[in-house]
Amino acid sequence: MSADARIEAITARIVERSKPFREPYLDRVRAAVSKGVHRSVLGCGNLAHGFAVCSPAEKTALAGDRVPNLGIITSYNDMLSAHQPFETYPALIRQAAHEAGGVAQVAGGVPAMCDGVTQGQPGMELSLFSRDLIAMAAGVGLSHNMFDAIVYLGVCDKIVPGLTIAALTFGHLPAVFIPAGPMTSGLPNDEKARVRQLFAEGKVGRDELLDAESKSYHGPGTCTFYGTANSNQMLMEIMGFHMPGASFVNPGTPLRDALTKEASKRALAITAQGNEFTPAGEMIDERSIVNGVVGLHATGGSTNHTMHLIAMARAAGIVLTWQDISELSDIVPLLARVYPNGLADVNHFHAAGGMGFLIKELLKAGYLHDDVRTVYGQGLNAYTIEPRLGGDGNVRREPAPHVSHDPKVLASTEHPFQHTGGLKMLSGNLGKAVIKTSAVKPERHVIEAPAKVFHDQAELNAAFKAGELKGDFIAVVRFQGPKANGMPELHKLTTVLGILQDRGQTVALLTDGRMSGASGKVPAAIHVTPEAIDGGPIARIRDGDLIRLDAVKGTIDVLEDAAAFAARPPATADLSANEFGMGRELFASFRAIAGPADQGASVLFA
Ligand SMILES: O=C(O)[C@H](O)[C@@H](O)[C@H](O)[C@H](O)COP(=O)(O)O
Ligand code: SF4
Repeated sequence: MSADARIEAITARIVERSKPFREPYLDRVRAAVSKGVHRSVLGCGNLAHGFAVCSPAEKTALAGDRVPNLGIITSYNDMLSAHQPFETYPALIRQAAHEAGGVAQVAGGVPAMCDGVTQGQPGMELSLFSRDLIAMAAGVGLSHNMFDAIVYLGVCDKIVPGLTIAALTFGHLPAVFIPAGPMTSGLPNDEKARVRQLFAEGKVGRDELLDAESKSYHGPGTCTFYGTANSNQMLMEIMGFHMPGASFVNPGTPLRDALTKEASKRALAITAQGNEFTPAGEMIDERSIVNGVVGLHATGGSTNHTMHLIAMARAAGIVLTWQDISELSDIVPLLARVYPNGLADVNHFHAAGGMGFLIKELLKAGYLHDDVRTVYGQGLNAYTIEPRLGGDGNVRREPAPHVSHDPKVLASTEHPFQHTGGLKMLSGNLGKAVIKTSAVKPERHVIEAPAKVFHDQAELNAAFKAGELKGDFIAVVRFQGPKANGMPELHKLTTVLGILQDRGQTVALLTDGRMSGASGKVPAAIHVTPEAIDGGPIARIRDGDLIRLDAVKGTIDVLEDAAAFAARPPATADLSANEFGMGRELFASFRAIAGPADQGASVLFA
């Protein structure tokens, strides 16, 4: 079934716009594919180093070019609860490869930052740049050129985008993404947020706050809110990089292990040595990317993907723009209510029918391209399933339910939660911006209020503690863009602005920085481009200026005299404290060359 004519038209526009990049990219992929089994070009010395630690049987196998070798790129560390389960995955993958008559080797590791650990801390200023660093680090592992397919072990915010950029850069190789699954449900996310607000108001102490936080984030697996990490899982499934049903099965379960082994065997089955060769750079095309954007809108996914998905697409020569994302938002309905877009968590989403039901609904209504390639084969219809553990210990798949098991969490396209998607683009005399409307009450979609200007989130929090944030206002937090200080998430502002909003004040945020995918209830126009340090009009805003944020019309404007505003000298900021400490001195070159947010805020693509 073809997609809705409007979606087909947007896809065709992306295809046309991408040609100057996509055609040379595909030429490079096909040239690399034409070289056959890549390790056959290695000299004996290279090969001997490459399989020095393998068993004699594996050495014999790898000395030839018939037995496929599976590379593993892992982002294991103990800092991310979502990545800690990967510690044991390589052994499981090697066993699966052996059972499938192949070999598996860890090609390399990549760094992984937990944005929860660095939220509000100096380390957060490395977070966005770590995405491109992860792509580069994966490239180092893959450059050993020993492999016929790759499995990528990653879940969280910048890691899956970085690994996807690497997988598409090495697009001549098949790529299967293997997740570890969500943490089991703990203290509900809205209760955690309530205790945070009580702490910020001095109504509970640090012990009570730490107790609540620890009951929310309590074990292995991805945090259960629908932030960037879980948006990544949705994307990997709807774009065909996951095995069907892999996204939201909890870690440490037999089904999780069965999915990991199955993914490893599937990766070995889609190499050039087999008869279902599926190089990632051919598998992912403009339709796959549009399917990803559709999934983002239908689930109220993370605002960070208005940058990451653009950078991911660009790695395959596909040029995606905010305008494409915005127009798709006007077409695609919101079908999921998962925190911060609701009270449920991803475990409830999965139990309600999860990705299988979501994809079935979107395909049925023509919002997705079905005629796409995936690691599982041809067509997205294969993903309209629910995963189960078979009696033999393998994965069994049942058709996804025709009706949501919980319509309050997962809606049908006939009765969506919103008739438009969760992400809206804004433009006006302050530049361009992004807003996540799915988590903001409709009565707060249009805000007109005077500006209160800050150059740092700590300044705003200090003003709150001093009782200075009275009345209605739009907080302008600037010099937070990629070139200024690495574009940190300003998610700590959610608590304070949420308190003021709950007290009845009309508040909003306008920033060239970004928010967490877990941010939500306060209207926030983020990713303002051009950023303040790049001469953006945001640098000319002064306290008291009237600003209008209109998420219905898609506008962001300062309502001051245009000539007088343009004549103002732009403000400057002392960013010397952001150049050193916690490794920031290592990323000066990244700040210098980072591209604008509306082009993915990347250091990799001109
Ligand atoms: O984009 C995201 O989803 C966030 O980066 C998320 O991964 C981050 O960890 C939040 O900070 C978690 O929320 P709390 O900080 O509220 O725990
Ligand atoms: S979802 Fe965020 S807080 Fe949770 S493990 Fe991943 S990066 Fe850390």
